[in-house]
Amino acid sequence: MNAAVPHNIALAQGVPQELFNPAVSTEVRAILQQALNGEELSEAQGVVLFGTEGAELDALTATADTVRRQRVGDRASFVITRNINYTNVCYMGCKFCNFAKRKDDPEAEFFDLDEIVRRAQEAWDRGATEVCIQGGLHPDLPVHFYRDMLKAIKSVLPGMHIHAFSPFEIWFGARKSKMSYADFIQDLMDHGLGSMPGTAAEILDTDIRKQLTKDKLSTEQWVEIIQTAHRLGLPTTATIMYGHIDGPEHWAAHLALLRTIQQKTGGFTEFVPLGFIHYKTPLYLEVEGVRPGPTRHEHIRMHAVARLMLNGWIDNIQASWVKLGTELAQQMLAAGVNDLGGTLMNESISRAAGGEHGQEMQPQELIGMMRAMGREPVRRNTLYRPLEFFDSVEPLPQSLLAGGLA
Ligand SMILES: C[S@@+](CC[C@H](N)C(=O)[O-])C[C@H]1O[C@@H](n2cnc3c(N)ncnc32)[C@H](O)[C@@H]1O
Ligand SMILES: Nc1c(NC[C@H](O)[C@H](O)[C@H](O)CO)[nH]c(=O)[nH]c1=O
Ligand SMILES: N[C@@H](Cc1ccc(O)cc1)C(=O)O
Ligand code: SF4
Repeated sequence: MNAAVPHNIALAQGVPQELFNPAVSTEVRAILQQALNGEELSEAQGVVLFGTEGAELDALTATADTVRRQRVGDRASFVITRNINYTNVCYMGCKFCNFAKRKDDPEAEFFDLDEIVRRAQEAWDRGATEVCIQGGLHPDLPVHFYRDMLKAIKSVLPGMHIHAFSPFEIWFGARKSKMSYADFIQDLMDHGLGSMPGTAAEILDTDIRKQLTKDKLSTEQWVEIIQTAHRLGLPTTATIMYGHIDGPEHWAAHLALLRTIQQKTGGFTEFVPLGFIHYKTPLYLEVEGVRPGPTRHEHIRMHAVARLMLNGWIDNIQASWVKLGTELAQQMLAAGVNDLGGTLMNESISRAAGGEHGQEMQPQELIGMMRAMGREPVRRNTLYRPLEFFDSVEPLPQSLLAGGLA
């Protein structure tokens, strides 16, 4: 048969031409075809895709881009949000984390309720619809501090969405207050918690977790807390922190586990790959053989394979500009990504680890990155409801052109 024929048929059916490069193996082509047909990929197939290079990596990327378009179209989204990291005091000793400080460290921080409300108000005045609140597991934290933060913010800003408390903070708060996970989460929901970050996931593998930290929340506990939140009607995000002592098998298993949870609960709003920032971390500096974060190709493969393995289950794949930097985050929009996350306003976690991509992104910068990739920018809320579209001929609204924080 004439080589041009399958090529044209393929194009007509929306199959990217990169799949027909003779350098792409039959195995990889078959997996990508399966993904394009909307069929579920197995963990083993995920591992194969994590091993792609050259023409096969191009085929993977093009397929993820096509599946993204099939599933969510050409809009790309962001949210105006502010990170409030209310304390960095933490004794859990995760080796990958340089954010945590001892109480007597000169850099130790603890924001009181007034400061937390002041930051939320300032964010609201600058157009934020969300605050993202996470902190260290401070041993002296008052038992009801989590609830008090919610009450304090909600009493002043009832319309602000509060995206807060990782499963590790929930574990800690529930234990301190001697409540079950369900009762603790329900109480926070009753006081205004709108959703939870799916951080503390790191790599959902017992062996890897043992090496990353003394006694971080187990995989089973992470899953239990997330499923409890979903059962109570509280949405969460989902994350992975990759590029240290982990590998393709762990990544594929992690994605398959997130998919299984989503099939049961439907509670995940997005998936965010968080590349390990290595520079100042004990993990990188003290443990032999730890990798200096993911390579460029590993970043591309993570976002693309996530789009394919989670297809039909988690629609929003976010690129983190804090972890990736502007250029790479923008490129991810061509590798399965449809969201660039938040404007953030403050960022402490990556910065403490030596990350150098800044603390804040202006809406017009995110919009520019999306337009450069031929995408239609949309400002969303935490739960992905579109809030604002940006017509390229109209000037941006004044609210989005506000200057930096004083
Ligand atoms: C710093 S903790 C704050 C919430 C809470 N203490 C916890 O551990 O869940 C939030 C997340 O930041 C991420 N993180 C910490 N250090 C990092 C690093 N060096 N590079 C990339 N992500 C990191 C981890 O995924 C972690 O779960
Ligand atoms: N990727 C990172 C995020 N992403 C979360 C978003 O900003 C937002 O809160 C979420 O999409 C819910 O609307 N936040 C960080 O602080 N650091 C990141 O690396
Ligand atoms: N705060 C996390 C990132 C994050 C926050 C909230 C989310 O819902 C997801 C991811 C970090 O900087 O590593
Ligand atoms: S990742 Fe969270 S729990 Fe672990 S040391 Fe850092 S702040 Fe503490």
